[in-house]
Amino acid sequence: MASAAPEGGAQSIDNIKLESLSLSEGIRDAPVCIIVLGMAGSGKTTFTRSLIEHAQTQFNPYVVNLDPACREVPYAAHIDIRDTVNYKEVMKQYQLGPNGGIVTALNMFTTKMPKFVELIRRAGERGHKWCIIDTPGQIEVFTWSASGNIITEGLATMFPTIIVYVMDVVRSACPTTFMSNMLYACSILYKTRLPFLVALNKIDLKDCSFVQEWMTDFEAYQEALESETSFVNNLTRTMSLTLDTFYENLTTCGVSSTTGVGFSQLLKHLLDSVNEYERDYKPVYEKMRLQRLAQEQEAAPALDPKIQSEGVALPLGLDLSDAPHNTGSNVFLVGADMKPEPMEPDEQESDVKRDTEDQNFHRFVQNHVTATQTKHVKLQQEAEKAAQT
Ligand SMILES: Nc1nc2c(ncn2[C@@H]2O[C@H](COP(=O)(O)OP(=O)(O)OP(=O)(O)O)[C@@H](O)[C@H]2O)c(=O)[nH]1
Repeated sequence: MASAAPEGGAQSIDNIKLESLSLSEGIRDAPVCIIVLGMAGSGKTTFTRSLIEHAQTQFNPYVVNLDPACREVPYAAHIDIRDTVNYKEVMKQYQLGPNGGIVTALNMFTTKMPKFVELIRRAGERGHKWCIIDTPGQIEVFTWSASGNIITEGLATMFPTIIVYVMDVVRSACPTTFMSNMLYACSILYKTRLPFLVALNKIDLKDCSFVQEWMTDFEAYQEALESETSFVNNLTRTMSLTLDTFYENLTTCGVSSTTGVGFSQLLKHLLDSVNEYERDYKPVYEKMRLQRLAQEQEAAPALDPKIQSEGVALPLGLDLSDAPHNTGSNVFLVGADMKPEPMEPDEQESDVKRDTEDQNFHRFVQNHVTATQTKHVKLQQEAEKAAQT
């Protein structure tokens, strides 16, 4: 799906200087960045669409898609990573598989971080009160990669930032899957040090009260575990003992991203989370920001003339210039402006002789589409069955 055109401003995005990020100004009030995370298939994209709809009137959300591998998104994104980095080309040129391709595409996008942040800042000035960020299907690609870290920290030092962890209640009915989800959530909470909201998704298919019970009643969870006979039970039992404190700091909210049930409650929780950021987290990020500023000032730009004569100093880190256009690389699409460029249609592709990587990628996408369709049919059948009983 083609993205919405970036909203124009008097100043071209090309003219942005690092100083214009205005780290020295401190954390702004808007937009509030909401990073949507969750395991593959938990419903992040559907949740993002529903959240946009529910927040539209009040918060006019600015929308970002950071999943380079998704086929299409069911919402209009103001910034779409697919318009900046050509994921297929990344896989081809670096001979990577799908996951390696996603990580590398995300790393490349992160080199545009100053522009990304600047676009969000300007969106805030134009009246977008929220910025909703959808992330890649494979959660670890975002949460445990350098780029995921840079994006999260970069945003949190500039804007109030909140994590929404989408959890599939249907799959979490299995106590061990529930525990895996909780361990993921716990690690992200402690890693990011940001307000954390768990959206218990798909409550149109299954009531989420059992999750809330397992979180508050240790005995109830142990009882549920009795029915499981796998070896992993022992580990799960031990882990559940240690997660008590974590549960205490966790806010949960049942939602259905397809029917919209629970979203008004979720908006209230999000507003509470913004207050929580202001109260508890902002001082921490403020301190980090000041440290970074001090480090930047200390890092003297003037090099020893002796060292200079022995080589050429290259700028490291966040670079504002794009990859040269004459290198023959089309990994970066239209990086400078982040302008949308439609993907090649499949029909044209079939005429092109594909190399092995392309074929693998095509197979991967086909499998993914088929799996999603099968899942969709199954969920529909389950919903119909539930409605009949
Ligand atoms: N019944 C029901 N189905 C849902 C709900 N939310 C998502 N789904 C379905 O769950 C499947 C996965 O949803 P997605 O939004 O693609 O999930 P995702 O986490 O973005 O998926 P990946 O990015 O591929 O990992 C789709 O078939 C959705 O229609 C919900 O609240 N209720």
